[in-house]
Amino acid sequence: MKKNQDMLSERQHLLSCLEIIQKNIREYEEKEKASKKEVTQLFQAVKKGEGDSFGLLEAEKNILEHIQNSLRKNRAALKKAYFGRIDYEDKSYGVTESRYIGKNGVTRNSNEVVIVDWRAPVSSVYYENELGEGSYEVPGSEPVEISLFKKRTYDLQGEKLQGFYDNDTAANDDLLVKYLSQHKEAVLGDIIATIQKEQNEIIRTTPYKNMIVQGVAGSGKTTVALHRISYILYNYGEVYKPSEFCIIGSSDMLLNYISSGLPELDVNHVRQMRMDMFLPYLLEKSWKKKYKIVEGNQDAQGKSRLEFISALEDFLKAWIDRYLQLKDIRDKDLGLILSEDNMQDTKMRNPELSLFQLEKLFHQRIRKRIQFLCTEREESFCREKLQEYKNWFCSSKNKWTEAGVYLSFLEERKVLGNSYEDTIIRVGKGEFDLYDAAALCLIRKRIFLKKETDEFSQIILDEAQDFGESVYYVLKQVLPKCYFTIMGDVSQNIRYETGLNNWEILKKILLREGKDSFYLLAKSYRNTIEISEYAGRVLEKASLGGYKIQPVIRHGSPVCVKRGEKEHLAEQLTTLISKIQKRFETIAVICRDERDTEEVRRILGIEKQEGFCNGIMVLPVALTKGLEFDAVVLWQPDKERYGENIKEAKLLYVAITRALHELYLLGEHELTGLLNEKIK
Ligand SMILES: Nc1ncnc2c1ncn2[C@@H]1O[C@H](COP(=O)(O)OP(=O)(O)OP(=O)(O)O)[C@@H](O)[C@H]1O
Repeated sequence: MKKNQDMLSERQHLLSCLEIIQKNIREYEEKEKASKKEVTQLFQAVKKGEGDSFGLLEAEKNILEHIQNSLRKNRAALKKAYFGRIDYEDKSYGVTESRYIGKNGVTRNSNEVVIVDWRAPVSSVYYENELGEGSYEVPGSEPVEISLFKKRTYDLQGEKLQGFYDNDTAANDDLLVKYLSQHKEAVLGDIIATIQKEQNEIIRTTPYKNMIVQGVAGSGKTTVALHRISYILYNYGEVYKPSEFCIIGSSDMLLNYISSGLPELDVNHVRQMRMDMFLPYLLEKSWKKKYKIVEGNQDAQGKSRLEFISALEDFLKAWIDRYLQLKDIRDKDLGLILSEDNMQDTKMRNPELSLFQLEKLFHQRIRKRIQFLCTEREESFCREKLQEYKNWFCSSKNKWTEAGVYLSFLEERKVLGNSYEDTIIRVGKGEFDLYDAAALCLIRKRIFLKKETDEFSQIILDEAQDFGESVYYVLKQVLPKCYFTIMGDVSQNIRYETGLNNWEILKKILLREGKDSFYLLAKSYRNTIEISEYAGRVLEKASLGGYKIQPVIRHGSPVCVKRGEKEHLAEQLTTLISKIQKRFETIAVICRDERDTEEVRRILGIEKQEGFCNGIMVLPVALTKGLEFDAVVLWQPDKERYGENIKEAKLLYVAITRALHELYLLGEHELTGLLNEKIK
């Protein structure tokens, strides 16, 4: 009876909200029309060169953008107005509030909040608080104490209210499972209605800290990272511009997939770069046009380690000392100009300054001291003295380059017994791998840098296990004012020799004690229980039992293993794919390497794909990292292709965990031993 009454009043509430939204849409459409007209007129005025029309045009364009944004939000809200509600008493004011929470905030008459945006501080109550006493954080102010007495989750389909659940868990499991059973379109799903408590904590943590998130495959790392950007831009819009954010990944495929999810979350204009583009970008003009990024060679393993970059640091320290040669600067007429102690002290207190910056600073001091010591002297005498000491430090007059310094370092290492012969040859030809580029960045920072870049403030790194320690060390040094959000899974490190197989060193490099955080995400939202359990067989071997997956309870079909004779395999694959195609939107055939990938593309008559798309994709396993598909066919998962070692186990783990609903294994030989069932 109570439920029926509630349902009735909820339906009425929804109707009244929809009326407000429709009214807003009508009003914004009118405003848009008027603003567009104004823009056109101002544009004509600018063309004629009338008065200050350019300034007015720019201002009107901003207004138009604002109107269009509001229009877009209201139109989206019409499709799904809200997903949750919280009723609570605000302890500070002793008032009772009832708030509906949606993906898009809606207001009446531009100021009365009707639906609260999911990113607003109060919305965190919905994700975090249980019924009873609690509080929520407000950026830059004291937490607000509350007493929560209702938390409701809605199932809205378009403009229809299908039902609601009162709950004291973060998000209703029924709703979560329902959400998870939907088919995947070629866009990262937004999870706003079902964000889990542990994910919410990461999304809403202050932007003024570094964090590392270890999350099993499908635990929402990428999704959480995107929601965090959206949250920060909403709440700290005065501090950060979108262009100060840079998302870094290892492949265009991954970045392309990520960027598809951004506009949905109201995030535009954030930067994205592959790591092998980002490092050259940081080098600015020091990265010469003739330089090329190349794949790592046999030296990459050594170069990816912290010891390598520490040795480079030592080398650069010695280099700086050799060229500075600090000693008392004494003039026969003026006496002591600058003491060695004074300069040593300055150097020690400013470890972030490059050699060139230090020399510039010392020159400024020399100049000031000479002017002071010459107060009583002729002006021409002072000028002569200034001229005499103008080039006391002269490193910047040398024709050094970052690559030249790097070669000197490598030669020295060779002398010390480590041979980097191949790297020396390649660097000589202007060819650098990721780790060489990182080394150049550090050399530039320590020796050549004139001005620190402040282009970026927040760096978000996805699939962080792909890169070695030395890259992180360098990023931290060359971007000292940036905060880092690092998302990864060491069980998915498919660059076994160079990437990260545990987080310990990275924690030391990036996390400041007491300020920064390491988070674990263990629940997997992607795969069905059947697929998760199958992946679990391999995970044991991929992470030596490190991080276990907890699947969300969602059953699907059993994993299907098919074997066939070589000559029938192609036919079997096409039949299988056409069957799956009838039920799913995104399907991947995942192969061990490029050669197999080519073969399968030929069988299915598919061209090479550059970006993530709906339909069938044929990809080598290395390129599927971070992506997901409704159904996956694993091509030839035999022991010849996936040998029984940790490296191959990681690859296979990545491949299996790409499937949301169905997984097929198709090949001519016996399955690799990595897929053997666990001995209980
Ligand atoms: N709270 C949630 N509610 C509903 N779906 C979720 C939730 N969290 C994650 N998902 C879904 O789980 C899937 C996996 O998310 P995502 O790709 O972000 O995981 P990941 O940890 O980056 O995975 P991988 O390491 O394999 O790349 C996505 O379809 C995402 O929408």
